Amino acid sequence: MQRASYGLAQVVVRELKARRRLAGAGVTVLAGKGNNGGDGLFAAALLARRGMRTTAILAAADVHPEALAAFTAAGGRTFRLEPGNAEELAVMCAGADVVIDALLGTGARGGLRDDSAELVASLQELRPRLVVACDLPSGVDANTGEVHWPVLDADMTVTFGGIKAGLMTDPGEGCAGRIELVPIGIEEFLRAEGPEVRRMTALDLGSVLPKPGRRAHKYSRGVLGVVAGSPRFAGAAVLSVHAAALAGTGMVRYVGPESAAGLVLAPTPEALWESEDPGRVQAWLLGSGVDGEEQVDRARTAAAAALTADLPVVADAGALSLLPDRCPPHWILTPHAGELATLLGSLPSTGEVAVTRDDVESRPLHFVRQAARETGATVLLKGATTLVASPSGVVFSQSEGTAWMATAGSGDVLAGVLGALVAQSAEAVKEDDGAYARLGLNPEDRWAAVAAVAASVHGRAGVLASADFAGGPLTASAIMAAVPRVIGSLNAEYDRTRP
Ligand SMILES: NC(=O)C1=CN([C@@H]2O[C@H](COP(=O)(O)OP(=O)(O)OC[C@H]3O[C@@H](n4cnc5c(N)ncnc54)[C@H](O)[C@@H]3O)[C@@H](O)[C@H]2O)[C@@H](O)CC1
Ligand SMILES: Nc1ncnc2c1ncn2[C@@H]1O[C@H](COP(=O)(O)OP(=O)(O)O)[C@@H](O)[C@H]1O
Ligand SMILES: [K+]
Repeated sequence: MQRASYGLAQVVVRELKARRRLAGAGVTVLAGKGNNGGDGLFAAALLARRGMRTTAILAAADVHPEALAAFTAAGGRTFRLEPGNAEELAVMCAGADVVIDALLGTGARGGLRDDSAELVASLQELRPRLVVACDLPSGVDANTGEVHWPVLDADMTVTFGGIKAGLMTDPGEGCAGRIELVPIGIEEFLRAEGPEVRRMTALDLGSVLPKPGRRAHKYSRGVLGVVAGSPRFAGAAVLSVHAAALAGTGMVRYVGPESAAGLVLAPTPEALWESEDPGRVQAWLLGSGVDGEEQVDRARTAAAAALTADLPVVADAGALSLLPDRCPPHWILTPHAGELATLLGSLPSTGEVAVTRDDVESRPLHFVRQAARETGATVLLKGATTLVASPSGVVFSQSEGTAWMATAGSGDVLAGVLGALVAQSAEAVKEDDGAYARLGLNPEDRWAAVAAVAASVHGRAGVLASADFAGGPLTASAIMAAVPRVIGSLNAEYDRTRP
């Protein structure tokens, strides 16, 4: 507890310093009855000793006794939260330079209740200058990321020992702000246990991203067959094919109507066009913008051919209704929340119970796992945080992107990037001593890592592209154009720092 509260106090000092509000700063801690409240009070005691004006709102009659004693001994003021005074206390808290949310921690069952709920709801409306959550925002489930409202959105969360799964999964991650990890000596133990939810780092990405060797030729680098677009959604084909070409695949073979092919080939003359059979490919991307009988038939034919030849498939949008009864793990589905709800509704096990988009958005970790388990496929669920689940339950979470990426066509770009990576990685994934094996994953879980790489590259491309416009808005085309730079810089960073 001492290491946790010392780490929390240090971060608060640093943040106040950065905002030039350190001298005589007002600090308010909201303290619940468990250890989380204890951490908050011990941290506030340290801040009081540094000369800050510290106030604690005690949300329970029996808060951590030693922490409370330390806090009052350091000169902190206390107020008790009681029926009827929540709003008044909220107004007082909102004037502080920083509010530390230490109401509930990892031991909480359910969310804030009664007066605490009222206090937090009022504070959420008043928006204090800076909110720092102790370990996790109170009301967020540490294991699932599910949220019991109301929650006080944090500007940053100082979390102890390890980044909880609930901080890497929406909606919890969306309440946590920037996450800062404070080591408390249990890290080795957590590593040995194996993480519940993983995140690929820049170095992980650099280690697995495909790089052509000197003897490479276009066929050895992976050929991607693409059935995308339709007369109605021609742009999806244009974007996914061009994104696949930019993400480094050896060749893209586009299969579709001549009208769409004309549009596809204009910005991507590198692609080849076939109206029906594209010849040999290493992987398929099916479904982005696929609509209408003719193009759906092409996607269905390609899906059947892929299944027979045991080739990897990225199944997006229109292909999500063309899945076999049981997919292999090298079929990667890329639904957004609405599409995942529809997909789950079509499965025999859930057929009777309607799953809505809201359900998926409230419990994405639960539903992405369920979809992977029941389809047998690897499932990538798109969103501000993108989750990827393997059928055995390994989950990756990537959230490198920016909200500017919530724009039409952004998902088609992701599909193209993923298709390109799958076509290039099909061999590397199988190797016993290759880069994917070194991530410590079983062969069937490695496709989830490939998908996580694509999500990360896509997110990073969005951030890089937006930076080109001083942090301004994005088009899908702008995200796509930044993909080679992201891959280039990840490779360069890996070469610079690898062991
Ligand atoms: N190894 C560890 O576990 C460490 C834990 N630490 C801190 O300890 C916290 C976990 O401590 P606790 O297990 O005491 O958990 P909490 O601080 O979440 O408190 C749980 C207590 O609150 C009550 N409670 C549960 N749900 C409630 C609800 N919805 N509304 C009101 N009261 C509720 C319970 O009866 C219990 O007494 C972490 O978040 C972290 O801050 C740190 O000190 C570092 C080490
Ligand atoms: N708020 C957000 N923050 C970051 N990325 C987002 C956000 N919303 C959506 N995205 C990303 O943008 C893409 C949207 O894909 P999708 O919903 O399929 O759109 P479209 O079909 O129009 O291309 C996904 O990769 C998703 O992860
Ligand atoms: K908390």
